Amino acid sequence: MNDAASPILWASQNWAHIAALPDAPPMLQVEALCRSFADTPAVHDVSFSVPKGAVTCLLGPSGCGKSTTLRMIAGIEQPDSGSVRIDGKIMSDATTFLPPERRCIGLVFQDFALFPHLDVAANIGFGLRGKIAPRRIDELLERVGLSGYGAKFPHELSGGEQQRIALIRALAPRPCLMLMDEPFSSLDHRLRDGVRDATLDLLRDSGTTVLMVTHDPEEAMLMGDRIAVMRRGRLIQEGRPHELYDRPVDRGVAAFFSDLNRLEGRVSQGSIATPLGRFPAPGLPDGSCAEVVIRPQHLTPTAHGGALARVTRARYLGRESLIELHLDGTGLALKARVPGLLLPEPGSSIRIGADPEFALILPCGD
Ligand SMILES: Nc1ncnc2c1ncn2[C@@H]1O[C@H](COP(=O)(O)OP(=O)(O)OP(=O)(O)O)[C@@H](O)[C@H]1O
Repeated sequence: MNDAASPILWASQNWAHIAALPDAPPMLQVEALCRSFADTPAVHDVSFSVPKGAVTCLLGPSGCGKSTTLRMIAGIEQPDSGSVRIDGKIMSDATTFLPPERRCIGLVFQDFALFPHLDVAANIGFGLRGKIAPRRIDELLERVGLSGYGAKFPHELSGGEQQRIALIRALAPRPCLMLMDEPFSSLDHRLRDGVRDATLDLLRDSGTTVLMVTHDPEEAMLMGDRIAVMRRGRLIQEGRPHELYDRPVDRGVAAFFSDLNRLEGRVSQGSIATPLGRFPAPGLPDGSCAEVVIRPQHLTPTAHGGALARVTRARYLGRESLIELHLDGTGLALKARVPGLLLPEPGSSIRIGADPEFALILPCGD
């Protein structure tokens, strides 16, 4: 889980330029949380914390246990074991289980769950924790650009407007912790970016601590100060977005954020010889098998050095082009993302290289 335990080794990257964020005390602490359904573990030994005022994204593929974890934190699902603390107070452990309305939380779900028979003001006023003053409702409606919407009913609102109402309903009682489960996934993707930005602004302005479930790595990178990656019921890695992207604990986490090119070789005198040149392999024993992992955006056409490759496919994607290549004499297939102005003809040959600074080095079979 921590950097020291990471089997992925640095080639030569230097992170001194990335300023450390201040470490706030935790608003949420989850310890060894477990939950099985019919003897099948859905969440196993999950521990992490969310600093006060930060947005943490719980990221992972479908069925990995994200929602079950969120529901246990919310008090909607009872854990088999483990503990949940919010603002230092025990919400759930072996002897305590507080209901959602006693946890100082706000909840936003994928379907927004507005009451269809209540108008907007009544929806917002119907908080988890008691009555909300009309002045606060007006203030929040104004904050999200929906002044005067109080008397409308949910069916009169667009998806984006419903999302904003669901958000301010959850924010209205000033929760200690906002729990959001895929809050943007039912929105049209053109609408999503704008709503996401507005939501983030509102959460940041109000200093709210957030735990948000998503299966979308890009969304997690956009929204999260921190990301916790889950796989098959377990927490695999937790950290700042750049730590997960550039120092993944395993190939699975690396692959979650983008396609990967993989080149295998043997370590000799601290480096690995590959068709694209030598890559430093600090810490790996001589003679061992190692893998050089390079993201498509880190393969670059070059005039000298690198290797000769035949273009098998080239697709223009606007700002960039996706090029598929076969490395001459190796049978190796690679993918490169290059600036959109560059669109080589299929069948043509180009030289391709990679800066060792952007390569991840793993022991084979990891
Ligand atoms: N109430 C339940 N009864 C039985 N099995 C359940 C229940 N809730 C969740 N599961 C199972 O637990 C596992 C984890 O489900 P969970 O909904 O937490 O995953 P998820 O990562 O949130 O997935 P998704 O992104 O698809 O919502 C899945 O295999 C799911 O089928």
